[in-house]
Amino acid sequence: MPELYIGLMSGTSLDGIDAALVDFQDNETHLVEFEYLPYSDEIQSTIQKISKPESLISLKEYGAMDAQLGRLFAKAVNALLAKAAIPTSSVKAIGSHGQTIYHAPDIRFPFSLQIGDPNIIAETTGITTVADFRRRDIAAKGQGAPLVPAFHQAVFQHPNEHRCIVNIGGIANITVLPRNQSAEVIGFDTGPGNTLMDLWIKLHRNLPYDKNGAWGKTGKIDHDLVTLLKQDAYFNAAPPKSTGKEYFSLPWIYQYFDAFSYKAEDVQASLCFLTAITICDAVKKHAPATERILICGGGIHNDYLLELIQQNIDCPVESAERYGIHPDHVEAVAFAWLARQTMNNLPGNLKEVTGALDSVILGGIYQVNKKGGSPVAR
Ligand SMILES: Nc1ncnc2c1ncn2[C@@H]1O[C@H](COP(=O)(O)OP(=O)(O)OP(=O)(O)O)[C@@H](O)[C@H]1O
Ligand SMILES: CC(=O)N[C@H]1[C@@H]2OC[C@@H](O2)[C@@H](O)[C@@H]1O[C@H](C)C(=O)O
Repeated sequence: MPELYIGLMSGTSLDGIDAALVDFQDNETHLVEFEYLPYSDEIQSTIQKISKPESLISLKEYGAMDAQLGRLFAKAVNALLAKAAIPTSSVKAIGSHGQTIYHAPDIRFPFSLQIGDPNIIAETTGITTVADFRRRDIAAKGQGAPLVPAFHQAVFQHPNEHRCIVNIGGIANITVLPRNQSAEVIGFDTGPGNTLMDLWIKLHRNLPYDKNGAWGKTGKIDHDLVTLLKQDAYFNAAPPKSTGKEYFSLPWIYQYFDAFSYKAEDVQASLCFLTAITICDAVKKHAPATERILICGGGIHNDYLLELIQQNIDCPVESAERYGIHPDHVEAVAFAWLARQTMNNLPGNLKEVTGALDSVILGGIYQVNKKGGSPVAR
């Protein structure tokens, strides 16, 4: 019998909502349908405004965005179900990551904040919703991120091949999967994924990203500049570690060099190289035995970035698609999987990855009373 879950992911790139309908029958992971709902320019700029470290937005604006995103997530679910022609009642639960607006795992009172009210998702869709995955791990003294390594382990680990999964979203993170299934999994955020490149091309060409890396490729990499940027303490810190766009931002670039005294395309090429080399250095340092790298996340579409990664690593670098899941779908499928873990009373974090004291059951469950009447939230 099918065992259907929905995963909702809206990542740090702020491009929109990924919704995946996944069947876990017989413990397999099978993507049934996928839907993407882009954010409007208005939503994008409000989220950007709320997420700024120095943001002084009103509580009213914050609360309204939480509610508006809850509705948008529900809309994505309903569009997904209509596309798949599957009734609501067939879906066991939704796993909603929410929109990260601030991630601060290393301050005195650590927190990670994702918004998009799950009460609204449950009420509007009529499907039990699991949300707020990161804060339980932080409560257990973990980083709250990355959470996807447990899923990577479940679907990509191979007994005859030491693999490393590299997700290149706004931020990049790796999961090291040794052949030995009982060996410890390593995983952490390596630093910027597409975020610095996206910010730079937005500033100079008013484009959301450098399509296929074409603009960056016209520039010349400044290796001295990359060496300078690589000295940032984040790259040299030992895991567990996680980061966000609050840290890797335009001010981060400006603190290191006078960016406007360089040719804009040379800076783009250098930021692309920085992204590639910090990923490769992380793999070489923490997973020297890696035999194959599988790439997921939007960075797969940046040909120049992929070229630079392949040039700086000895093993084959391939798309996750050849190994079962399209790179653009991996994170949404992972949140369907994490919701299933929670619904089955199983932990979702890998404590060796996040640094939590224990494996914990992640998220809050917003239940729906299937017999009708009001859903019960807890
Ligand atoms: N054709 C393309 N060429 C170059 N880059 C692309 C292309 N398509 C997508 N991207 C990059 O992928 C990004 C989106 O990636 P993705 O959806 O994996 O990020 P995310 O899930 O929002 O981030 P995170 O994993 O950090 O939460 C875009 O912002 C862009 O930089
Ligand atoms: C706080 C937050 O939203 N972190 C994201 C971000 O995007 C990539 C990287 O930084 C990763 O740590 C995480 O996302 C994935 C889904 C994770 O938790 O594994």
